[in-house]
Amino acid sequence: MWCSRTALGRLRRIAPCTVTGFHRAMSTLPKVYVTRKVPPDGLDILRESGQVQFEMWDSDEPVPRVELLKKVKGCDGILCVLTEKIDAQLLEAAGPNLKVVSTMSVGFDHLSLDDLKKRGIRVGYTPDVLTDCVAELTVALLLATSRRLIEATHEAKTGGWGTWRTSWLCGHELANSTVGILGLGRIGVAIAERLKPFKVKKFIYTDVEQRPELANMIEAEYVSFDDMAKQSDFLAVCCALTPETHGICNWNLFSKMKKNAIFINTSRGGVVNQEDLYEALSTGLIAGAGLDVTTPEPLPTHHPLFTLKNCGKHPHVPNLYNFLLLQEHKRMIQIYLSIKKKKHWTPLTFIV
Ligand SMILES: O=C(O)C(=O)CO
Repeated sequence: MWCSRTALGRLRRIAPCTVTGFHRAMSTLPKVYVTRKVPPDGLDILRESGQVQFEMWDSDEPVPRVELLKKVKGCDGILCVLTEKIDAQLLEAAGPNLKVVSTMSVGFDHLSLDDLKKRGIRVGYTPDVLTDCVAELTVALLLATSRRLIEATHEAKTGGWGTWRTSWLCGHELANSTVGILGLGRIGVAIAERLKPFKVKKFIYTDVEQRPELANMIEAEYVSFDDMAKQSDFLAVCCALTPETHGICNWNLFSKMKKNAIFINTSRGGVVNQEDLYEALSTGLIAGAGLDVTTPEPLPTHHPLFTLKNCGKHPHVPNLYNFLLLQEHKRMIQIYLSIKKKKHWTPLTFIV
């Protein structure tokens, strides 16, 4: 059901509400389809704005594609999350009213930017909302993997803990290590800032181009892709998933890495060739991997990666906490602003 509490209130003041009158007034308001249950505060802003009517897929599970294609028909705005593919088919289904798409995510590989651009649809996203959370999670995965915490807990629980042994489950040390960052942005910097107190010797990074401003913040050296592979004791993948980065972490990378190297991916599963990673981990080409993201998600429980002791898997935890709410509220406000005053684009985080 499409709702706007304020519109209903206003209408009641003007004329004791008839269902038809209400519907007529409602039908003039821009429609926003919200593809997933969002925090109640965010919805209140939509409700109380009186400037849009919205409908929400009120579930923690993704809206089925067929339903989504029906629901977006005639919408002015779509607020989506990363499970919804916003592609040519969906834009066609939405029709010519659609003016703005806003995704509650930092990654935007689920949006077909070319198709959105072609249709002049503005796109908002929520960068920055999870920089600290992802950095913390990356450090947690890195330590859990390098210090073999999951394995060690399993051994302790299942009787593997015999006597004290000199190098049993020792893992790998961050002190004096070289940490490589693949794709230096806000998150890469935040990871390095957190790792520095662990006495890392050197930060290196590679990217499509040098990023001196960010690199200076963490005294990171720009190196080629191959040099990053060869030098890193720990490698954190922080790049966006694009056609250029798709499958970039493959045999070519793993075969150049050190035997003691730890590979951590908290960006997108698509940047990794998982067959190659499995091979690299199972043959001892690299020491371990910690993955928050995989292809597909969820990773089927029978996937070979789950059989490996040296591969920590984490179920792409959203990492979107309080700060997200603030950002997301702004995003929703942007939706009405952009729909109402066609020329006024709040320059916060529009992608196209
Ligand atoms: O916002 C994103 O892109 C995420 O991956 C959240 O987990």
